[in-house]
Amino acid sequence: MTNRTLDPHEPRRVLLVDAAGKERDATSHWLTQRGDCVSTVATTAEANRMTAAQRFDIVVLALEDPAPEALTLITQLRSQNASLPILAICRDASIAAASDAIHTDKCDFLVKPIALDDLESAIRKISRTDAVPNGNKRQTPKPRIRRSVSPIIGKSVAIEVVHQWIDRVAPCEMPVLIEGESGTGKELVASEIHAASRVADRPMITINCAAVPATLLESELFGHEKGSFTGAIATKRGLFEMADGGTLFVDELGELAGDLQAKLLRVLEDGRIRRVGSTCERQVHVRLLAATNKRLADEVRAGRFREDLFYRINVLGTRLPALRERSDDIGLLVAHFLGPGWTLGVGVLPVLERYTWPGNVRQLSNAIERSKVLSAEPGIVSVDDLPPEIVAASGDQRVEIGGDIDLETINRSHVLKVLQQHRGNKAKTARVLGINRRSLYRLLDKYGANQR
Ligand SMILES: Nc1ncnc2c1ncn2[C@@H]1O[C@H](COP(=O)(O)OP(=O)(O)OP(=O)(O)O)[C@@H](O)[C@H]1O
Repeated sequence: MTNRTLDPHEPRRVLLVDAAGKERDATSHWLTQRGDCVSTVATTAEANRMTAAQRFDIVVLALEDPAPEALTLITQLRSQNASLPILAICRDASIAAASDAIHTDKCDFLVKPIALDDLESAIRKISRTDAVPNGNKRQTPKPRIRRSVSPIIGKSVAIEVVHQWIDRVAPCEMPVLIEGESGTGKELVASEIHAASRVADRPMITINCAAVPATLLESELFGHEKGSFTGAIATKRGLFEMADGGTLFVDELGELAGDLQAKLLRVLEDGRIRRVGSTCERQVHVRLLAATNKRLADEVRAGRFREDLFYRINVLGTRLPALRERSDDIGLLVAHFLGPGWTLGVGVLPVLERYTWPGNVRQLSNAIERSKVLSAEPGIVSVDDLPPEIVAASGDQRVEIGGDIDLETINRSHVLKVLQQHRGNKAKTARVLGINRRSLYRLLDKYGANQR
């Protein structure tokens, strides 16, 4: 395969060939932080397969000593594509010397230990092209055209950061971890990543680890052979096989038992799975997206989640903000959930903005849905229509206890205007204003506008 013309807005696609370990994770993490899209393989054989199947902008190859296969790989890559930049990192300077024969301006060697600055300048040097002077420098990725999934509503800084992160991680092949409280939109974000990924034309298959009994989870994920356990009346493909070539979204990853964590790590390392009851292994190529409402780092500390799996899966991780951390988005979200022809009565938005939303966007969506059903005035949701716990918790004080009415937000002209709009109908006016009828009478008395 030939390498593509580099678009300075596109993340650079890097194939990192390195045995699994902390060094590989660190290099991969560093490249990803720079905005590169990194695919990682452990062996030269896998690297061969990957480069035959996909286009890369550069191969970073960590050579072990002695490294005849690695040198063979360089020669092979060279013969497939003479202009593909290759950076080889080796432990022994003699290997670099021995490789002079294949040394070109598109191939360079670094000898360990290496500083990240050296890595940076070596990558720049060999990946310099006419299309992208001075290397494919990181720039803000251009907005991607997305397939139509439900939109992620919000304009807060926190949501803007999430959008930018999605643009960065979507084109990569690495696993992605999405953390966040329940209802913050983790599944929505996973769908968005898939829709903006290179495998968007393939299905995204979802499994919720908390919803499948632990005894069945292995068979769900990896499949089983007929007769491998009681009830296995036929051979079944697992979700990894079904998602081959596409995306698997593993929700509630924090619920995965220890033995399955080990098996998941194995798939992430080399893409190999084994059906329950089978002796043969199968190779799959699956983009893994995972979500959890736990803090996985805490789970690691508590000994409930494997540290190696956590580091493997969390290279591109993020945590979605809770709704209370972005209450400036509540107005937009409410308008979205209300839909056309509906509006909020006076004083409702501040009540919603003051609430802490432990169930996040899902709770808000349900609250609006309920309020629309219960609304006495078609097209208007007033405070009385909101779930009482939300009104109570937000400290709303509309009741007619002397002096407690929120006169700040209900000013004279507005009250009279609403009354006029409803042709003097006080029941409707009170509902729209989000106050009870006695409070409205008292206001009208005060304004000298009461004509009972
Ligand atoms: N920013 C958003 N814009 C629009 N809708 C949203 C947003 N965030 C969440 N939602 C909606 O809220 C509901 C819950 O979202 P989602 O299922 O993605 O949350 P989650 O974090 O995966 O929840 P859980 O941890 O309980 O599985 C969905 O109906 C989703 O469409």
